[in-house]
Amino acid sequence: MSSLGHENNTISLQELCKEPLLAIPPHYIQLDHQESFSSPSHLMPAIPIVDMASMTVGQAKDFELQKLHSSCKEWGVFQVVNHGVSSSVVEKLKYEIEEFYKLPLEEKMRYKLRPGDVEGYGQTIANLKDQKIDWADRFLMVINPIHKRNPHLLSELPSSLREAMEAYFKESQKLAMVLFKLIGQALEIDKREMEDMFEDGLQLVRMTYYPPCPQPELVVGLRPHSDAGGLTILLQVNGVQGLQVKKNGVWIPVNILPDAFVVHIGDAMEIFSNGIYKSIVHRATVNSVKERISIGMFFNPKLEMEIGPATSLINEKNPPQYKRMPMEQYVKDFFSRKLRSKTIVDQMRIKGEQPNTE
Ligand SMILES: O=C(O)CCC(=O)C(=O)O
Ligand SMILES: [Fe+2]
Repeated sequence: MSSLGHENNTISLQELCKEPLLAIPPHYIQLDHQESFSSPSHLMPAIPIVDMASMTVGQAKDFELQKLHSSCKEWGVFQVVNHGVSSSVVEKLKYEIEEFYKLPLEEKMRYKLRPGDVEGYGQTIANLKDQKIDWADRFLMVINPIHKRNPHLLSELPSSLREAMEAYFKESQKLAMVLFKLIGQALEIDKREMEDMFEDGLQLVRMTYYPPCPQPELVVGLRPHSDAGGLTILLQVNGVQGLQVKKNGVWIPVNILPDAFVVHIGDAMEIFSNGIYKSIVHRATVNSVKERISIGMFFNPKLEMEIGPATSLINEKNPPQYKRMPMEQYVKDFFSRKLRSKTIVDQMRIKGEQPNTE
């Protein structure tokens, strides 16, 4: 293993950054994503906040449900507060994740991403000459269905981290199911149809570690993309901001509240809602002095389902705006194109529809 964090062709950027960097290596320089801001960040609109405590009864519920609906329609992203996920579970997970990244490289490389795989830690490099790499180490794992879990990842993690993750998975799964149910109510989708699609679906977790970068304006933490699935619940671990969402062509920094999660509408939800909701394009920027860590939980349709507009939304007046595709195929297509902005959803849009202008 070289001192640069390489092992075969898996890279740990965190390790590379431990050595003084004289210059940013050229394959990390991505200037094409650096469109400038059109106005100072304090003049930018803020993404909506949905309060789950108001979702229980009466008029407050109607109001908050309407707010959820308009957030999903107009933004495709919101922060959720009073979400019911216990703060001790969240704090324990944050602590354990930070400890994980402090482990020696050899320990982390036990879980390394292997060529051709999508699950595991780090970044695989096919060809350094042509490949642009984001300024981050990722660690992606399947968590549901349980029989699809990779036997070398979650179950082999240090037990305190594994337990913290399992506790967090359980609670965030509950939150996701409540959100799916509320979204179903807001869209007036048949309850059974919503459950058949998303309950106990394919679920993934991605922990992303963004080392500080001495010239953050030259690199991209995570390049612009929309999440492919139904809903994403994003937890920011150590208080360092960096998420930006693209609305009406402008990048808006998201100031994530300390006890909130960010929820993204993904492409599969855009399709299922027949375009009433739109997935949101977002990216992560990096900090010049501080590392940043986030944990995304991705809630997708069940693998055995077919992705397409909900049949309870389709009638003569509302024809389908998207094609249908087996979920297995959709997942394959997604991973073969890596993280790209709305490629699959654009392909599935039935001709004649206006493409989303981000
Ligand atoms: O780190 C972030 O804030 C964004 C992460 C993200 O977009 C993702 O994991 O898909
Ligand atoms: Fe994302």
